[in-house]
Amino acid sequence: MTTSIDFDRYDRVRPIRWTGEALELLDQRKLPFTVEYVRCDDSDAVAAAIHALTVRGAPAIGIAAAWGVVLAARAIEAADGAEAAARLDPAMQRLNAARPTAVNLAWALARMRRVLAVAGHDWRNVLEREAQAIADEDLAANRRMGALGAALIVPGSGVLTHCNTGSLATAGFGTALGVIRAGVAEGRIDQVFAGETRPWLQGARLTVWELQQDGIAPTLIADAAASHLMKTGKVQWVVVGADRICANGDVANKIGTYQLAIAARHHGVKFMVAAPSSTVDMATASGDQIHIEERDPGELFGVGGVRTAAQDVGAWNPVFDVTPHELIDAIVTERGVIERPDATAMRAAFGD
Ligand SMILES: CSC[C@H]1O[C@H](OP(=O)(O)O)[C@H](O)[C@@H]1O
Repeated sequence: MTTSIDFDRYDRVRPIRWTGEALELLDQRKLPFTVEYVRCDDSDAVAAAIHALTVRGAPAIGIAAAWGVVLAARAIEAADGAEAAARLDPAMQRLNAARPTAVNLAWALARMRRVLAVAGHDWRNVLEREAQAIADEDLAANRRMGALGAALIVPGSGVLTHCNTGSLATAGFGTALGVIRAGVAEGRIDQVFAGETRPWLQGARLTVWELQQDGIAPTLIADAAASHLMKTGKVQWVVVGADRICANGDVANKIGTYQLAIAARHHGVKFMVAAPSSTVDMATASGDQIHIEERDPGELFGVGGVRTAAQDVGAWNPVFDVTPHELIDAIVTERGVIERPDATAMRAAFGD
């Protein structure tokens, strides 16, 4: 069944462009109707772009932060990497504070600190090479995950996905959307359903747009329709991404993922999480310990600048939730597939 996937066909969308002098970010707040890049000339502009969701998606914000460190390095002088690390720390702290839930942000910054610690006088070049390596490795990981995840999907399947986990959220190809792209390319997936993913509409605005670039015609559903869809039997897998995978296999992901997992288990639909190993956080024992980002309640009051909620209403806007590992059938990373994830399986795959 394996066919060669035309990966380049899927990588036309590049949310992050390093020009050699600045970082250009595809403004995801304006998609799909406006394709516009924002130029960041310093690390604080990158931190602001991450917080504002100009760039978003767990792997993508890690990659953007790594380039943010490269930009911060332009503003300092240092004899070696250790001195540079000390001078860069305030900027790296501000990058790290941009968003709390996706571990990829802290993971990328920690990786930049590690190479600085042993870098000599050419520490600037070391930083730039490391930022590029983080992006290149993410793209390779996504392509590998795509093949591994697709292989789990029986031909003729319907798949439901949530939020956006494609090229817009990564260095390219995507995580869950990479599994879906590979599954469609291999003739395993007959129909793709995309949840709109309120309140920010990553599904309706970004995933639908991305799949249309590939010539894949998704079916958009309201988030509220997901359980009813699963009851019809048209979906065999729910395939989602992740922002942080804990040591026991609990997964933080876009708000709404948890209820998809509950409905999937009730209806006998399989539940797959696809994420690179940079999303695995073995230092966090379980999902109860994850900081769930809460964003401006105003994100719930309207869409595209048009108010839809009645005036003077309060709102609560957590933008992630935690799916317990017991509700997950498979976690797919570039290192392999963990079926029925738990602490033992995670330790075997990732060590302590
Ligand atoms: C491969 S992206 C992972 C993850 O990031 C998204 O969150 P956001 O759009 O708020 O950055 C969503 O949770 C995706 O599943």
